[in-house]
Amino acid sequence: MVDLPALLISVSFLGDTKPHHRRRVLKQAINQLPEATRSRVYGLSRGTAEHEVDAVLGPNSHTVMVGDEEVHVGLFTEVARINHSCRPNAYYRFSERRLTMEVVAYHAIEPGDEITLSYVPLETPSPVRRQYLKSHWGFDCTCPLCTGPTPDLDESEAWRQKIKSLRETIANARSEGFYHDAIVMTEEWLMFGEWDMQPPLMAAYYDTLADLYFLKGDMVNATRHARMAVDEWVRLGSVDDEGLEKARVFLGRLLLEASDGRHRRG
Ligand SMILES: C[S@@+](CC[C@H](N)C(=O)[O-])C[C@H]1O[C@@H](n2cnc3c(N)ncnc32)[C@H](O)[C@@H]1O
Repeated sequence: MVDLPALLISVSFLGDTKPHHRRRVLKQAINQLPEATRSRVYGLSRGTAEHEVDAVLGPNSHTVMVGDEEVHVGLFTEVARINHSCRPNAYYRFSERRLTMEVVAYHAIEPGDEITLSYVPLETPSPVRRQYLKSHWGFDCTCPLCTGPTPDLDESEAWRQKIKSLRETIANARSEGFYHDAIVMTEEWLMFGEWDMQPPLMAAYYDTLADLYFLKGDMVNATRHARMAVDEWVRLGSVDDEGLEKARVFLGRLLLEASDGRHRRG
């Protein structure tokens, strides 16, 4: 699913402008939208905020980067209809080149199943998650995981911790030169991911393995995984995906090194 922004507002405008002026400008911007978009925007009004603009933007907007680390607040009226779940079946990403918000499924979603996103990074522990959802989004989470049996939540928390520490250990092993151990743990990371929620993005998984095999000096496996990473990023399909760009550059470098090696030997 791809959604266009109804509004894209620079955070410096929001921070530097007096509240009454900010609300007036934003209301003007909303009122100038085409009628169908305008009514979708006003239809998003939630909560008890005194001012209509705040009731629309507060619980519905997303932070996105435009330009060099320029923080913006975007209002995407379709994405704004998607609820949070602590065990989501999709994630979102912003395409700066197209100025669109894309919702991508982690795995096949059955007809009739609700599409859900996580409004917080997946590894965030439960108390921090709840606190963030309350303070930033103004709600107490009632997703199936939070309202389901306690052992399920406990198991999920253990999973999050395990993945977090596994990632940290992989990074440490890499920086200390234990590439083989890092490769074994990366494979474990994939197994854990599949066990609980959704696998880590396969593209990121292949990227990690390509990098580790390269550092280990195993060019065959490095190139094989770098190719798989590029294919996966392409399959995930974003024109300005940083991951795709990086994976292509890395594969190019590996191919160049392989061909230099052949020339030197020949
Ligand atoms: C971006 S909107 C999501 C769509 C909204 N439910 C709708 O019908 O348009 C965010 C609001 O949805 C509600 N919401 C989303 N996820 C929730 C969850 N897991 N538990 C409770 N409320 C949730 C909260 O009221 C929150 O402020």
